[in-house]
Formats: sequence, structure tokens, C-alpha cells
Amino acid sequence: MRILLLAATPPEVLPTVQWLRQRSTGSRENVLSFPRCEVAVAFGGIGSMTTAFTLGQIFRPDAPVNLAIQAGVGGALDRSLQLGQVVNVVSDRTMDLGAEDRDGALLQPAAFGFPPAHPFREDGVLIPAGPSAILPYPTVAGGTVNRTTGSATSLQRIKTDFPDVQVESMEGAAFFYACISCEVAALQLRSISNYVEPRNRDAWNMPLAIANLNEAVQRVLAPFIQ
Ligand SMILES: O=C(O)c1cccc(C(=O)CC[C@H]2O[C@@H](n3cnc4c(=O)[nH]cnc43)[C@H](O)[C@@H]2O)c1
Repeated sequence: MRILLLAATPPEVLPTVQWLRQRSTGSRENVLSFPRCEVAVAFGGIGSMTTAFTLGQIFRPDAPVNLAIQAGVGGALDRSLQLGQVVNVVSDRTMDLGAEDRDGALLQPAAFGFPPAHPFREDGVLIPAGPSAILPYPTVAGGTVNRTTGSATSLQRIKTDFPDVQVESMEGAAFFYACISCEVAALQLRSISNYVEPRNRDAWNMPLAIANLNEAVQRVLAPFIQ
């Protein structure tokens, strides 16, 4: 069995990489071996473009991936989520793809003749196959941007345009797009590092989010690597 552990940046999963290395029976480059599986660790960079390119290189027919896990931090639009809480993102969508209208509003591609097509659902949502249902983390709807939302105006627009989205990231939709397209089972675990609000970097809690994220990822990986 081949598992891919994908993060945008190394610090987000460093504790898990160390944990995996301590338990592996061998390694070559970024692939760690275990008795019953291999775990490949990859960093896709921040944002959809680099994530898509990374996955395009990894998802090859000659080296099938059985389970891809995207692990990262994210911003909460849903204020009932707690800082440091780990969530299981079971759907994702783009939230800034389209055209800017004269008043600054987003016109989604369907508004100018390009409705969502496979692997998107008709409403633009991406839902991959995966083991999500059996995990002990709340399932949430994700939304993906290329620029973290950081003004009251942008936040209001996102809440109006995408009322169902609970967690914002910069890579989730690209990950699900690649996994559905290549028929790879997908799991997106995010830990809440901040609320999506007018930019206030001091209010982010990256250490807590990263600690809880890694505890969750290790809990998911443990049965596979034993
Ligand atoms: O300091 C900043 O403004 C800043 C902007 C973007 C990313 C960062 C990071 O250090 C984390 C990278 C990672 O974080 C995810 N993330 C976390 N919170 C949010 C959010 O509110 N909206 C969108 N993405 C978020 C994202 O997936 C990045 O890969 C710092």
C-alpha cells in the first residue's frame, strides 16, 4: 500500500516526519518503508498552482497512490470552531476563481459561460472518495483561495457567496481536484490556526494548530505503519 502525506510547508508536518522516520524500516529519498506500506512525504508549497504541479508529478499510473492525506492549518469561517481544533474537510471548492465585476464582486465561471464540469459537482463543489466517514474529527466544508481573506469586505463577500464553507485554505480544492481526477482516496485534515477576520496575524495560534494537527495525522497513520 502506498500512502502520500502532503503538506504545503515542512513545519506543518515536521513532528510527524520525525515520528515516521523513527518507526520506518528503511527509506529512499522522500519515501519511508514500513512492513505493510510505504509513506511518501511531499511538500506542495503554498497555494493551488504549486500543489497541482506537485500532485501531477506524483500521481503516475506506474506508481499508484492508495491514500493521499493532505495535512495543514487553516482559517475558520465558522466561529463555532476552536483555535487548534482538528477538522476533517470532506468537500472543497474554489472561492476566488472567475472574474471581478465592476463593484468588486466575484463572477464565478458559470456566470460567463463556463459551468463546473467533472470532477466538480454542478454546484462547483469537489467531494473525493476516502475514509473520511470513520474519523473522530468533525466533518466540515472547505473553500480555497489564492490570497488569505484579510479584510471585512472580502470576508462579507465570501460569507455571502459561499455560506456553507466553514474552513478556508490555500490548497484544499487543488488537492481534491487531483485526487478525484486520478481516482485516489483522499483525506484532508486541517487544524484551525486562525479565524478568518480582518488581518490580525498576532491572533493566529500556529504552535497549537501544528501540535494538534500532528497528533491527528499520527493517529490516522498509526494502524497503517504497524
Ligand atoms: O502571515 C500570513 O498572512 C500568512 C498568509 C498565508 C499563509 C500563512 C502561513 O504561514 C500558513 C500557510 C498555510 O496556512 C493555510 N491557512 C491558514 N490560515 C488560512 C486562512 O485564514 N486562509 C487561507 N489559508 C490559510 C494555507 O492553506 C497555507 O498553506 C501566513
